Amino acid sequence: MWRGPVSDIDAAVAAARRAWAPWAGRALTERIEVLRAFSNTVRRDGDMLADLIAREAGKPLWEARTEVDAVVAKVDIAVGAYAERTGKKKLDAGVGASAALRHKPHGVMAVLGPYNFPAHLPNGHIVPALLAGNAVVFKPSEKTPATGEALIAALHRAGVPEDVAQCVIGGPEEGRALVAHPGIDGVLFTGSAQAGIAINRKLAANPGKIVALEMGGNNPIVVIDTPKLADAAALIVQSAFATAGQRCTAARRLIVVESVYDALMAELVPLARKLMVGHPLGEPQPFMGPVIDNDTADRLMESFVALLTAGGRPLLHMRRTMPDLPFLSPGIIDVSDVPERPDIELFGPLLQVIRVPDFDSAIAEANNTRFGLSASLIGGSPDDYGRFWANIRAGIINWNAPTNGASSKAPFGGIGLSGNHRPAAYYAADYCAYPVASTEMDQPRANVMVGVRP
Ligand SMILES: NC(=O)c1ccc[n+]([C@@H]2O[C@H](COP(=O)([O-])OP(=O)(O)OC[C@H]3O[C@@H](n4cnc5c(N)ncnc54)[C@H](O)[C@@H]3O)[C@@H](O)[C@H]2O)c1
Ligand SMILES: O=CCC[C@H](NC(=O)CCC(=O)O)C(=O)O
Repeated sequence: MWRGPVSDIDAAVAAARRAWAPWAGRALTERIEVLRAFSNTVRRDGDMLADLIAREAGKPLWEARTEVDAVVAKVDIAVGAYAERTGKKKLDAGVGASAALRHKPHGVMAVLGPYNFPAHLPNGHIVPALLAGNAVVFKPSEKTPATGEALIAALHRAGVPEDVAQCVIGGPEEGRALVAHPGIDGVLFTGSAQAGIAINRKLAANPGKIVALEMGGNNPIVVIDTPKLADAAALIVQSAFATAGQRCTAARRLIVVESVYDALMAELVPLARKLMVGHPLGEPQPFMGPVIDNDTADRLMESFVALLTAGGRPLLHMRRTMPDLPFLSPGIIDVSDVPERPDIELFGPLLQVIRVPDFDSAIAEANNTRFGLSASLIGGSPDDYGRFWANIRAGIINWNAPTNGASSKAPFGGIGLSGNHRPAAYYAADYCAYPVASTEMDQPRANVMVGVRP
């Protein structure tokens, strides 16, 4: 039975503390059955959830439907990952002994979610956490609370006990209170590097609490020689402008070798100009909706102007397409002559272009960031890709594919300011349970001891 938002964090954590052990004590098969029922519930009510995501997060309905599909698919993937990466294994312990590796849940996990995938990304923490036997207290983004509540309501309808999965509503202040609460055993966070660093700092004196940080990126897409420039342009547009650029894996920096620069821009700029920006529920469906709110749109416009002022050359002006509403058209700016390019994540439809003389400079420029989430190479030979892969510092490295659209069947995370080496998606199983090694005999049997007088 859904009882609405819990605004009292102390009460939510106390209820979760009482609830997690009985949940962990259930057979794994029972937890799997309940989570499969959740997946079926979301599939059945998918249109409603997609409509809610589209209205609340502003992504077009076609895209919100793909987010719902990812929520549905997560359960089977998590069940497979739990068995493969955690679960139970017998170990070789020699004659007459047996040894086992098993995993236990941590207890109560705080889950903090972002607004850009308000269902799929928190769900990517919540499902593996519940499967492993944890209780979760989930605080969705203050910008997408209704989607967060809907996700938890679907878990309850499927049979997850109310106190095992709870939703608390609030912003950073409530997030900080949850992180600092002595009753939680871990924090599973998806959001900005700034907030992730604050959480890490807060828990630095508590090494016993598990902290998984999935943060942003300043992701490069590098183009070297390719005869397929129209396809390259399409991959760049998808990387930079899908979800109005509000993806952690979005390409922020297009790094282009001199030899293909003019021909590539001749494909890319007209294609980006043709992208439809419009109401998420509008017909025909737009390529992209608004950014999340007016403040965000204002800040992105300010960043665009700041880059222009610093020496950037506009290839496609980013514009507010409707006064007082946060619709932005895609912007492309050549920042090759900007002396000190800021290494920050501009979380919107703004692509910075950097012209370089050759492939070595392209690799150096791609690595010229404190982040390390995703990177793509477009064009080149298998040997070029081998060099790219070997030299690029990022958790996702692709060839002739977008920087975004990562698979839930692979680990998902980055290095540097992008994460803390606890990747999510398939590897979420790892941070939702801890290993326990046991040597086990059916009765006490002393070992032969050296150095004991007869
Ligand atoms: N790596 C990934 O998997 C991934 C996925 C999606 C989004 N992101 C990143 O998320 C950001 C966009 O989302 P956002 O703006 O909602 O992020 P955000 O960091 O502003 O907020 C994320 C969540 O943390 C809470 N929060 C904020 N400050 C906090 C603090 N000091 N302590 C505790 N909780 C706090 C917020 O209320 C929200 O629930 C981008 O930087 C994007 O790259 C990363
Ligand atoms: O905004 C950040 C994530 C976007 C998305 N990544 C995933 O969906 C990872 C897979 C998972 O977590 O299951 C992307 O790369 O577009």
